[in-house]
Amino acid sequence: MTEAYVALEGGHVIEGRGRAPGTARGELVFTTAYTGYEESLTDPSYEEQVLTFSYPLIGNYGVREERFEDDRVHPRAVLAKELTADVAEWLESEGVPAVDHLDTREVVTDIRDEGAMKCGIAVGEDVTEEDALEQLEQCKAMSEHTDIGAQVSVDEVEVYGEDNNGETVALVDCGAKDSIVDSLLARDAEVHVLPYDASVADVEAVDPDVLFISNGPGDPANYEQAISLVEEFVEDTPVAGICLGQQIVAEALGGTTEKMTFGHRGVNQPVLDLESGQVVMTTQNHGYTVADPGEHLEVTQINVNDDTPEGIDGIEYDVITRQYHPEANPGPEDTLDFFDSVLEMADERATTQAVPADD
Ligand SMILES: NC(=O)CC[C@H](N)C(=O)O
Repeated sequence: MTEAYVALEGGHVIEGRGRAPGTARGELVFTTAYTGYEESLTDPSYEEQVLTFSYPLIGNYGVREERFEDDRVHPRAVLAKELTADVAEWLESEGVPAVDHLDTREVVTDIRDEGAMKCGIAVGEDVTEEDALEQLEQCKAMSEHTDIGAQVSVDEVEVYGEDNNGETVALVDCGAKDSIVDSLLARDAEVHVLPYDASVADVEAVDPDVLFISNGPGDPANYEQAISLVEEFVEDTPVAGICLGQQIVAEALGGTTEKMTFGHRGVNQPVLDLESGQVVMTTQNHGYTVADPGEHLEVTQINVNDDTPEGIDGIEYDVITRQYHPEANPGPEDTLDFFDSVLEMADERATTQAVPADD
């Protein structure tokens, strides 16, 4: 049988069954999602992380490309109690090491107690504990991946929905999930996907009705260019953001972000809307949070479990952001109306700013 070792920060090594060979290192996190493994594994926000599934059986409805959120698997390695052959073969074909038959309850408890941590993985015929420990030794902290956007963003501008009649969106791609673009296109928007380090001139060339900052991996403080775009455009252009996007908007407008102990990853995170009193179920994947929104932003939605900000509005600016994933892939679909709100905000601004025609 293929050997498999997982070395946790601090040096504790766990043994499992190898399902896809290779060595890897990354920040060890867990998701409680019991469905949507294809969406999670192709979510660019998992770049440089090792994903543990706390749900015990992963892969029981196969692997289908139409459910992918990007064209490759992003976690550096995958841990589960039991992976089906479909998923194990997919991960092997992607060169992503996978381990099962390990006690994921132990792994999750460690992460919950100690926080997201560095780890090293070695899977193969002749690998040893030492190989996993060597990977651990080389593992960087997430905040040290200072240019992580380059690993997940488009290289050049991509335009979708050119025949659509709706608002023009400049989507800054810090690792955007495909279903964010799809959600905008489904509402008749023209979407210009810009590199994560797009310049002011790149955005001006689009002349967007809304500047939209996507989700993405790593520490929001490292996305300096996207932060400066928000600072530059917020007075004249509506701004929206999802997940990393919310964090970048807060960083840009005088707020602060901080790393959480182990974050929120799952598909049933409850969120309270402070104005309506309504609770919705949400999909989440983040390890950072807005600590202080600053004086230009107000928190409109909070996580029911720990009160962290889940929705933010601008006080004097047209800004609306979400910490969770309103595009709902995988579901639940309680929060799709976020995209309607963003496009309404863009439309209102476009209408009020329209220059009246000369008589
Ligand atoms: N899904 C995301 O956009 C994640 C944002 C950020 N990388 C975090 O972990 O908090």
